[in-house]
Amino acid sequence: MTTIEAAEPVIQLKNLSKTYGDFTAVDRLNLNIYPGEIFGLLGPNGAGKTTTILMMLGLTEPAAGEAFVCGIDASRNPMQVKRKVGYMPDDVGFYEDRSALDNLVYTARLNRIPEAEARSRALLLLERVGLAEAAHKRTGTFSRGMRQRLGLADVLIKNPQVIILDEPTLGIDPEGVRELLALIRDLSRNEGLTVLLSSHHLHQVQQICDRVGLFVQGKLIASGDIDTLSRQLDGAPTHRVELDVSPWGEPLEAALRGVEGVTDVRLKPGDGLADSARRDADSVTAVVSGPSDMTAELAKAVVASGASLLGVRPLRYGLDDIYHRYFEGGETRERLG
Ligand SMILES: Nc1ncnc2c1ncn2[C@@H]1O[C@H](COP(=O)(O)OP(=O)(O)OP(=O)(O)O)[C@@H](O)[C@H]1O
Repeated sequence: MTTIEAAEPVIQLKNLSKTYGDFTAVDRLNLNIYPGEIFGLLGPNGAGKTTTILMMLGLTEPAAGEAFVCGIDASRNPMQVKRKVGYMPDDVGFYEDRSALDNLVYTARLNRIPEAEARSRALLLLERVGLAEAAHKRTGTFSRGMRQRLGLADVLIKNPQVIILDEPTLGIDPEGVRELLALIRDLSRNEGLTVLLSSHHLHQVQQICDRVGLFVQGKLIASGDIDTLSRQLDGAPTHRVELDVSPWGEPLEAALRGVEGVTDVRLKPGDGLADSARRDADSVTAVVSGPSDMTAELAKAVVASGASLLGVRPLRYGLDDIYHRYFEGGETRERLG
């Protein structure tokens, strides 16, 4: 058990399920999210991410199971949960003809924050999300990125313990995405906020989340940090090494395959040469995969086989590879069977 898991979970889902008629949108979901964590709920469209979030907020009734947020049963006490949680939907709505400041003060009022405090807090938050100069501009003129940053200020105004962000980066340009993610990370690290972020953008999730849950067809098929995920996924290889070698041939290929732990050896595609032509080329790049770092052993094997080693680049498999393997590789259905 890691230190973080020694704490009580902030979000606790127990066998949580949701059905619409015969269709199961969320299927016996069990998940704990701990204080200060940034957790990424990653899955393709229709996986059940939004439905899960709505159950955590007590906005839709589970068919079975329970969702606890800050120890509160969400379906029994949705109002209490609402006080603790800031929820930012994928399309944040504002009063378009009012200023950013007025919108925030309005939200503060709804949350019973005294008028004088509301204004100073709103100004502080506008500064925090980089919108100080736009404080008096009508939100109807805001870009998508500005709206999302204002959305973040809007969920923070009531000083929540948890923020839940549904596809927060949807439709924002790369620079805006970078800024928003940095801001979310900063909030978590400096203010101890627990963040649940739903997304199908694996690169973004990988950048800021401490842990990730892979959600497919209503089921959580794996969860953990990147290393743990890789291990959970049927021993999927987590390491690969690119070796620039010369000459390429069967003895060298056999030597690489003979190294303990190696699960795959292939030539790097993309140089436009057929395999037969590559054998005669000055050097080729071999990509070797396995469950652990085999760089030193592979280098030794190249030299021992009589070939020349011109370059070595150890690489890690990222969430990208895992995502493609499970969401797009056709293995998901088999696995969920
Ligand atoms: N009110 C509803 N009635 C019937 N089916 C629904 C309802 N709400 C959601 N669904 C279905 O439940 C499944 C999960 O939907 P959900 O919106 O939770 O997915 P999601 O992972 O959030 O997807 P997206 O990334 O597209 O928002 C989908 O197949 C959806 O069509």
